[in-house]
Amino acid sequence: MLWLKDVWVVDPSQKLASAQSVLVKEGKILAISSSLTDEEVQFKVQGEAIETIDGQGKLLFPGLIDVHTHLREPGQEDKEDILSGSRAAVRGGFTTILAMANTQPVIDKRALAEFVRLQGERAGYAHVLPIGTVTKGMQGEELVEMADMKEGGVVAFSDDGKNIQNAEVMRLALEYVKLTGLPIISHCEDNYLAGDGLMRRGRASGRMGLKGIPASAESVIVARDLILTEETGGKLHLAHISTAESVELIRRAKARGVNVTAEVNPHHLIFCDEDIHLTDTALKVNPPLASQEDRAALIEGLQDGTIDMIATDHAPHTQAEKARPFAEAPFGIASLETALSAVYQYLVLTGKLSWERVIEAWSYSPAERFGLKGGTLKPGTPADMVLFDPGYKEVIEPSNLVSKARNTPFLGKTLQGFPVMVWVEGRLVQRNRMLL
Ligand SMILES: NC(=O)N[C@@H](CC(=O)O)C(=O)O
Ligand SMILES: [Zn+2]
Repeated sequence: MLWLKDVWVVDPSQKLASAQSVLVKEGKILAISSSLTDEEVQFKVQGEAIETIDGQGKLLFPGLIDVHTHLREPGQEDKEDILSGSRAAVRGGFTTILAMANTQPVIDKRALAEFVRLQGERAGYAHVLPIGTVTKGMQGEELVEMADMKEGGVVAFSDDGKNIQNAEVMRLALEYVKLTGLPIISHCEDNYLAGDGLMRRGRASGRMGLKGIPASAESVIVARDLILTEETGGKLHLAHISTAESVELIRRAKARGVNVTAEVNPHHLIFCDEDIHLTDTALKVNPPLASQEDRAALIEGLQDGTIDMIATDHAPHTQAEKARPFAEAPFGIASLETALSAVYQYLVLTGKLSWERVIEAWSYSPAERFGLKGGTLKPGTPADMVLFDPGYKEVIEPSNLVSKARNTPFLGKTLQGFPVMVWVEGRLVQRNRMLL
């Protein structure tokens, strides 16, 4: 039995943002109340031993659910694997992560999905839920056996990392996915418009002389997928939305009742193309960082609910790969361990986003959309929870990262505000920043 006393609970699923006492028993939330007395607790536990934690000055919220993480297993374990990635997750405040399917081989069969799920269970940190590809071999041509893969545990389908260029294949995918009730996650990028661009086309790319990717490379596919979703009645989730134009398209589609949700990555909320330097590949990411105006539109879209979720797009790469010249280094930012702190520091502390909205967009909304457990601290639900210390400071350096990857723009910097205790189904997996 665990008793968290006088902690500031942020739980948008219950419209809570206030001081509470929380009782946890046998892996589940037993009670949550602003007025639990010692006598009442004694009565509830009936002689059982109680571990009491003083939560004063800290926040408690449902464990975050990240719908976009690249764990690289099977096949590229030098970048990350399911154990290292799920350890990084609980250090960063995530109790559930969805593993992207662009591994080697790609997750296009039931047995491969089962492998990812079992490796996650074996690791025993965050819940690891597999995403299956939409097409066989992620070749964008032939659909996978969706119903069979759902049996194997996939919670969504995505060819993320690549866009499905053939609109008829995308239309069929949205049609067939209805039989499973699961969403298709779209990586919106027109290959011809994107070409071999390296960053967003605009003032900054012009100044640096780097080949640009126009904003339209994203938005023409956003528009296409919204039209196909409306036509088929399928279920669509848009990954890493990065431009003002995409936000406006989604806003209009939602007003018409299209079954769509969208996510934004912390790096698109915090950085913009002006922050990129040729000598540092840490901010080379796909979709590329956009303009300041785009960033403002993304924050506004997240605030008003046009964008439903925050997701990391944790994309680990080796140091050797990221040490290559800007033009040759792979796209991607590793962010599981820094994302929440960065969002807290750059967006919550500066008044751009409220804690309530951040937690809703990173726990409750993903749980609702993907039909997952968690995202709430309602009595009776699994105790996936995070105790967050807003004053805790940490230098981001290799010696304290548990991810295998170092490709973060925060390396060498100090961030403030970190999870100091994390529970998965009532089991403490991280205490004082150390994994258990
Ligand atoms: N975001 C990235 O820059 N890279 C991702 C792919 C993706 O999410 O599209 C990766 O797998 O490395
Ligand atoms: Zn992608």
